[in-house]
Amino acid sequence: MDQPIILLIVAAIVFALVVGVGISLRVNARKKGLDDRRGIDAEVTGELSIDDVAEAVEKDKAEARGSEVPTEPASRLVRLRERLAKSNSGLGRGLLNLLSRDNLDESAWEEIEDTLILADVGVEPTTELVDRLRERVKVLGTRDPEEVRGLLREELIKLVDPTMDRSLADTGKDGDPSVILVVGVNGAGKTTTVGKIARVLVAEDKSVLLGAADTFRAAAAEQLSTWGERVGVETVRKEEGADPASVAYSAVEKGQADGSDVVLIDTAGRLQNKRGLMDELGKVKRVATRPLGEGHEIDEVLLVLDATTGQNGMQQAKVFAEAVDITGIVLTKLDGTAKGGIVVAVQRELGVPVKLIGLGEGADDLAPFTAEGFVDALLD
Ligand SMILES: Nc1nc2c(ncn2[C@@H]2O[C@H](COP(=O)(O)OP(=O)(O)OP(=O)(O)O)[C@@H](O)[C@H]2O)c(=O)[nH]1
Repeated sequence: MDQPIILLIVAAIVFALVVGVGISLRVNARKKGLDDRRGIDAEVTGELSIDDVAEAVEKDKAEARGSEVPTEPASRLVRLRERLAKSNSGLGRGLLNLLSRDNLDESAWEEIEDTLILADVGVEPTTELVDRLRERVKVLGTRDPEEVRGLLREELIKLVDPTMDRSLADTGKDGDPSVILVVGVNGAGKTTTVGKIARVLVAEDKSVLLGAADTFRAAAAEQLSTWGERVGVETVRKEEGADPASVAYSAVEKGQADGSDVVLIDTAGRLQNKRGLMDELGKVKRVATRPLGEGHEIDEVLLVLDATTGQNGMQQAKVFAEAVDITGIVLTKLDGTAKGGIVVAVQRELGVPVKLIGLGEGADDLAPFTAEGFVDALLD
């Protein structure tokens, strides 16, 4: 072979080797780079579960809305139940002690009656409960503490009525928003309750709009807007003194246009006279659902009642019930009273269920009401 040809072949082999080694070095370097980056990413992110990602997305969503993230419902309920047990355990424990006495004579039964009346259970339900307890204790004969507790629990649950439908009308019909009107005297906790309900609904991924139909005081609309901002929902409001019905109308109109799930309307609760209250609430109720067309009535009218006001509160409740058809009761400030018996009295008086209870001033201090949960907290 000619020398130049041999040289050419050698040069080609050397070139091929150099290119091959070069490519392999680059590929390795890239692979190493990627591995290093992956290592750093893994260090930064740690092990991310689906839940972590969901939580992060929720936080981002809430931050984008400029609002706070509600606490998890399960932990909230435990905390609220503890608070209810704390303020009302005297009632349950008092009854248990009395019923466990060796000698359950007439004076003991009278004491049981007094305990129930003092806790605002009301005369008629008290008499019913005591009659039933007397009957069952007689049948039972000997009484060990567990039996007494079980018996009292059963009878109290019956009294509170576990069969009532306590669900909130938070789903509208035919794609329209559900319209919830919130009524009650000033100071009962209406605005706070509207804010708390909005927070619960937002946490359930529902879209909510607030209507500030308490136009009597500018501060009321301001307070409602502040609650709205906290949970990232809009508030429809008008100037002080505007017609409350027109605010309700505008809120529902906007709710429908926006495709909101729920429109929550806060109202004024001045009890200047019954006629005035009836006229005002009646008009708000009639006009609010007009944007939704014929046949769409208000989905829910919630009466907010301060549990600490006792018989006075019951009188107010009756006036509101006459002014507008109430569909559910929110009993607020149960954390500040040992008179939890008002739950029974108000349900009896108005014939509508307690649906929610307020157990503090905090944003998450609102709990769905259940007969079993309530009675268990009393007996804790
Ligand atoms: N302890 C306690 N306080 C509550 C509860 N609910 C509301 N409050 C307080 O009660 C006070 C009155 O509440 P509001 O929501 O302003 O009452 P309102 O009925 O809207 O009254 P107006 O704004 O005057 O129309 C506030 O200080 C609330 O923080 C509750 O469940 N427990």
